[in-house]
Amino acid sequence: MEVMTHASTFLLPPSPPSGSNGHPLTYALVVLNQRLPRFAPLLWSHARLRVCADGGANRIYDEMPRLFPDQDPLDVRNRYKPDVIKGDMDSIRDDVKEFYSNLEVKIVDEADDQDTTDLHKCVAFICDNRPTLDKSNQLCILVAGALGGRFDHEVGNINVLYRFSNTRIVLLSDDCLIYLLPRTHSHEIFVLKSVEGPHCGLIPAGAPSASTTTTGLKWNLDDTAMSFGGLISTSNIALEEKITVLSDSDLLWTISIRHPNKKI
Ligand SMILES: Nc1ncnc2c1ncn2[C@@H]1O[C@H](COP(=O)(O)OP(=O)(O)OP(=O)(O)O)[C@@H](O)[C@H]1O
Ligand SMILES: Cc1ncc(C[n+]2csc(CCO)c2C)c(N)n1
Repeated sequence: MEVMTHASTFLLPPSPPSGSNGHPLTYALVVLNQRLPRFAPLLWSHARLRVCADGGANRIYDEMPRLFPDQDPLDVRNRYKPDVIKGDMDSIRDDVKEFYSNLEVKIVDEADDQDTTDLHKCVAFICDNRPTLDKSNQLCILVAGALGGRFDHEVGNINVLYRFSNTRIVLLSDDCLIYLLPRTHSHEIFVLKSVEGPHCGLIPAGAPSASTTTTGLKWNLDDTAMSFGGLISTSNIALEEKITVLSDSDLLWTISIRHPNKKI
């Protein structure tokens, strides 16, 4: 079985290409209609394509200038200009729409589709435009503001991980990140201790697992069954720099993101 490796390098400042990086990723960013995480500018700087999901455009317009209080808000808005705004357009404000259309941002109204979420629409758009991104690199979609807030939205955001299970997608909030570990691969997760951990979890959200085996955790699983209503792994601790996971079921991996001023 092929090994899939994972590392949250998007939480570190961008570094010049070293040549030794085995499988570099090309990042795209989706900004949702939730308070921007404090590291939104960092995610933005990693991304080659920046897409706002409907009211996510209000967040960039309103909140990016607040993250740079010493700078002219107009300069900040011109600098953090999305490539695309997409959704059913029931949340973007008129003034925000006008501001970005004057900057010639592509605005795609899909109000006709009331069966998929704005995040789904944005991820589908990015996947359709994958060929125009770097062809030699694998695509990884970062989603800012995906957790916390309304529970139906949170679950809808998690469902997008399953709907697009062949694409790397990372859901982020200020406090944690989540991605899917497809059962088609064994997984090696490299924990970047300066920015993430130690709290972590492995969740059999889509279907129970009859057998999951891990290494590197405080409470490892050894050919263990997991299911909702039975055992799921929450409040686990990442002990090693490398965590390995092998499962007969798709699992969600989640790990805490460190706050600069907090003890853990
Ligand atoms: N409270 C929230 N919690 C988590 N995610 C949210 C929340 N509010 C919005 N989102 C995310 O931001 C996207 C855009 O939300 P927006 O408020 O612009 O439109 P919406 O009409 O509420 O969402 P949708 O059209 O997808 O049902 C949503 O698709 C969802 O992914
Ligand atoms: C069973 C079912 N439940 C809810 C919706 C409504 N819905 C789902 S996604 C979405 C957002 C569109 O931007 C809306 C309104 C539906 N269509 N089907």
